[in-house]
Amino acid sequence: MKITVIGTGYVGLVTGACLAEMGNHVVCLDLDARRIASLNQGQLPIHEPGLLDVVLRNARAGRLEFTTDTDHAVAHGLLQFIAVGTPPSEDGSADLQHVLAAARAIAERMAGYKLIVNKSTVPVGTADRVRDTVAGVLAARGLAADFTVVSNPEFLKEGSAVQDFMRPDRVIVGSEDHRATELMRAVYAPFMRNRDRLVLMDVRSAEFTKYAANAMLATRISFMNELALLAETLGADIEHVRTGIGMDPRIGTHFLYAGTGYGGSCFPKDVRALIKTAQDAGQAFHILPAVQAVNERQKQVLVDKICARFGPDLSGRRFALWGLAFKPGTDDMREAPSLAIIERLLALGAEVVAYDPQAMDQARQALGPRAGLSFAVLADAALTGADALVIATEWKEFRSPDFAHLAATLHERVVFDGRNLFEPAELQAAGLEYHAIGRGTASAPPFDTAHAQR
Ligand SMILES: NC(=O)C1=CN([C@@H]2O[C@H](COP(=O)(O)OP(=O)(O)OC[C@H]3O[C@@H](n4cnc5c(N)ncnc54)[C@H](O)[C@@H]3O)[C@@H](O)[C@H]2O)C=CC1
Ligand SMILES: O=C(O)[C@H]1O[C@H](OP(=O)(O)OP(=O)(O)OC[C@H]2O[C@@H](n3ccc(=O)[nH]c3=O)[C@H](O)[C@@H]2O)[C@H](O)[C@@H](O)[C@@H]1O
Repeated sequence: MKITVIGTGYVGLVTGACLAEMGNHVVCLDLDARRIASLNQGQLPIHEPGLLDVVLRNARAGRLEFTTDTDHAVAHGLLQFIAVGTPPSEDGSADLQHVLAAARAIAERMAGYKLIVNKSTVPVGTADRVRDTVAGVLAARGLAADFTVVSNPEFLKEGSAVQDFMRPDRVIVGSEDHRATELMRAVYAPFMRNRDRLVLMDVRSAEFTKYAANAMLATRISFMNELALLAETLGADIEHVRTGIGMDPRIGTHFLYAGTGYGGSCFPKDVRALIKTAQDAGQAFHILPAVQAVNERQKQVLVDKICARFGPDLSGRRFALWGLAFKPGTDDMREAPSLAIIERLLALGAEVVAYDPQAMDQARQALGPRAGLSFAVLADAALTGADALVIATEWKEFRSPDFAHLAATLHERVVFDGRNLFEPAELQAAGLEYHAIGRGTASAPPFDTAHAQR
């Protein structure tokens, strides 16, 4: 099938590459000329495991093309996927300017039938606005061209985006038109040969499903973070509690990890947008503001522990910080909890030497040049001269450090672990002081490492 994808960010690029992998002819359009130039030179603008191979293979096979030429892109695809950003506006609502601009770009050029597939995360009612926008432009052109707008929200996670797209839990299609539904079924059929996971529903429900999913996941995280705080006060260990509740299939094991709060480009903005949607609909949403408030507080928990240990004035103290990206497997720094941690440590007079396997360039851009902040080229190099180690992101390479070496290197022999990566007894045995999230005193001995592993 001939497919156009508008937007080559995390979602557009993965969508385009994976659709090409299934034999479709895909043209990816972006307005960012630098991004398209680097893609045409075989370089990815983002770090996403496995994506480069898929992009290169399909580009070489002539099934995947990158362009800034909107005429060409719109003429190419029977299906036009919109995968542009929907950042938060001042009032928290999703800013639809890029989505509507993409809709206009299609309408200004289309001649025959187009199926417009909205993949961006957008509030309920956006498909109607896209439809009105396209119809308005076509009317002004004096055309009565045929088109349909469907909703197809994306659920991929950064760091495992290719795998998530290739083997989706479910594909949500909001469509009220038979021809569009059949086209969507045909596009997704190769991704679900063993089990049909395409869930068809009306357009508004599909748009709402995306926000419901992200809000539910954010709620689980804040709930666990709040439990972690209480566990600590009570002398319980949230890691044992997590395992204990996660084995109940009604609860499940995923997204129960206490930490330094959720970040990224989506949970914070989508929670905000859903609160605004509810407000606009005249309904107070009681749970989500609490989810947000807990998350904001959680970003401070690790520095609170540092201040409890070293006092509120951290001048003269140096901290090694491992992990900058908002989660492992990505270079994305959008709303990363590490930003809040670094800002506060610097404000309290501390020196921070940070290391991340992928996100250091992005972090430099996000933070700008700052007195007291530097970056180390290796995790080990960040430790030199540090009083303590702070862990903000659970990259795999941080999971098995040489504890004896840490104890010999860190002046104060203290580890502040915002991701609960270790068994406290192991650090204690190496002579390290260990502060984690919600782990109280009931930490040793480890009960069942198979379940305690993430
Ligand atoms: N990042 C993620 O993991 C996920 C994001 N989403 C949603 O997908 C949407 C896209 O997100 P990302 O890929 O992260 O965005 P992004 O910000 O990484 O990329 C968006 C791209 O669209 C381009 N663009 C903007 N307007 C354009 C136009 N009119 N024509 C052509 N290109 C245009 C930009 O230059 C940029 O390269 C958002 O609504 C987001 O909420 C959904 C699931 C996962
Ligand atoms: O709409 C989106 O953009 C995407 O948002 C999230 O994906 P993503 O933001 O890439 O990453 P997650 O793995 O969900 O992590 C989000 C944040 O929650 C934190 N988190 C996650 C899980 C957990 O148990 N605890 C926890 O603190 C992570 O550290 C990270 O900061 C959703 O998981 C995707 O399904 C969705 O498509």
